[in-house]
Amino acid sequence: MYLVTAQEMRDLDRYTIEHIGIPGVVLMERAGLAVAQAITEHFAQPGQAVVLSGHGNNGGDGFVVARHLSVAGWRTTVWLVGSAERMTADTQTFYEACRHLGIDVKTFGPEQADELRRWLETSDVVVDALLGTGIRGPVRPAMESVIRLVNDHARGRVVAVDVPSGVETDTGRVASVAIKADQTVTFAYAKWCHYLRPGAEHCGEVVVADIGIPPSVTASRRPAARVNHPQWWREYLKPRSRWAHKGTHGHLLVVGGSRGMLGAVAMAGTAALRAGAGLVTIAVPEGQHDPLAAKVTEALVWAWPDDGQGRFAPGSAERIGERLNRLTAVAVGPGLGRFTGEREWLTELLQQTDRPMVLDADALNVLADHPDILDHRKGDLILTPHPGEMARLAGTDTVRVENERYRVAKEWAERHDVTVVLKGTYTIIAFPDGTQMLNPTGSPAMAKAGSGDLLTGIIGALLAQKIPPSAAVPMGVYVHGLAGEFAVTSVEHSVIASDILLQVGPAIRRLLSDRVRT
Ligand SMILES: NC(=O)C1=CN([C@@H]2O[C@H](COP(=O)(O)OP(=O)(O)OC[C@H]3O[C@@H](n4cnc5c(N)ncnc54)[C@H](OP(=O)(O)O)[C@@H]3O)[C@@H](O)[C@H]2O)[C@@H](O)CC1
Ligand SMILES: [K+]
Repeated sequence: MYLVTAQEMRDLDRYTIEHIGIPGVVLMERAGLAVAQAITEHFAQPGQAVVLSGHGNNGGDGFVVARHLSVAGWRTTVWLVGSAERMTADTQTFYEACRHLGIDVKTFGPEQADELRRWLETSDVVVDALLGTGIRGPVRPAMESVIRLVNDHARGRVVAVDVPSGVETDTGRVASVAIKADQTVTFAYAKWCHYLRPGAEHCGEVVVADIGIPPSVTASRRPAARVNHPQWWREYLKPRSRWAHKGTHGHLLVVGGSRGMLGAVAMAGTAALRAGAGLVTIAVPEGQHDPLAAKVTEALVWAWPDDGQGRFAPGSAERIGERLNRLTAVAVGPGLGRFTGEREWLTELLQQTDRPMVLDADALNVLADHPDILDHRKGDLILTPHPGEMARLAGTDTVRVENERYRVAKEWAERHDVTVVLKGTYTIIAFPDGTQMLNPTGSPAMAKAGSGDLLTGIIGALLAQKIPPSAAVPMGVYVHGLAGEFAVTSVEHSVIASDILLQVGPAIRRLLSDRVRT
């Protein structure tokens, strides 16, 4: 389950054709056949189909679809929106095959707009094979008018070939107009635009079809991004041993919880226990000790000097090193708040341990104001910002973060040698080596207070169990998202973080049972 850019996909196609010796027409045939199959599987019987083809290879796929639909008994018409002279050789091959079979191929010109509109209004299926990964810049006028006709007049199912025409593959941007599809059938691997807005909203259901790119080719070309899936970390997901005791499952320290924000550390700490940590200690300002201890019964509570106002005192993290080293991972930030001396405080914390550390919430804001703090860390760092926190860290605005999610996270992770978990729909994990993962689990129900604290606790718990960050972080993000899905038992609006917390166990159980089956 890789996630590829247009260039990476071209590279995989080219390598397969030139070095493995599988001709381009074979790939194109399989691509078009997969789209035709997706269509015929959806309908009980053949109907009427309009295929819209450009003169690039995406259009070539369209001619293949037309041939298979026609053979399967569909009344099929192809509209070429482009010029027969400019077709690629493979596209030309399948264009000719359509003509030899007597399939109706019309060439679109502005004067045919009314005729095309009638076809769109009366067809059961519209196949969009105008533009694929080769789009450059805003859609040109002829295609633009066709795309508008489809969006305004198609009554049947709109199936996009590879990507909805008009959507930029790598960014999901729509420069002018783009097809609104009910289904997108893409080839070999998902592309970024299937997950990034606004393009993702144009795709409908996305189906990834195998077209015969050998897995060894992909392995040798190593695309930089993957879709998060248990295949990447399953080896670390193990049933608990009969001989387990609390000491064999790690000890996480959660640091945070200023006055009025104790819920956040409580959530993080409890989520860590639910995610399997053997022991959890929660460090809070002294005055918060009793209320926290009353709130969370299963965690140890460690009181650090207080500033008298319910937050940590400057220097309160100064001499904890010895005890810190008996712990196996640290999570800092839930409910932390901002306080005098926070810069030195966080620096001291980082300096005193080489344990992996998750930084969240106000710990990220301290870091945004004082990035030099990172120079003092000794162990692996995992940052879990939401888009606002990411914007502060990267010195940009939330709009840019939202528009260029993967790029902003990747740049920051690489530059600072940390793992960045940029939260949101399809959370992005950017690793220090420049690779990325996009997480497919989750639910709109998770857009609520407390949800991020759970994630911090879950990742912390997995790190505490000595799972390396490259596996613990995606596993934690996946489990958190799955728990969020499971928590929706009535309606997304009403789910609260505690409901998600209760589903951490069922999510892990699901993954463990899948592990046994596969
Ligand atoms: N062998 C393979 O590689 C395989 C590839 N496969 C398929 O090929 C697709 C990629 O094909 P591709 O690279 O030919 O590009 P494609 O998406 O058809 O677009 C290029 C055409 O669009 C035009 N055009 C560009 N921008 C435009 C604009 N803004 N507005 C209007 N027109 C514009 C441009 O026109 P030109 O500039 O040449 O006049 C050119 O003709 C890929 O998505 C997959 O479906 C599969 O069959 C599997 C095997
Ligand atoms: K398309």
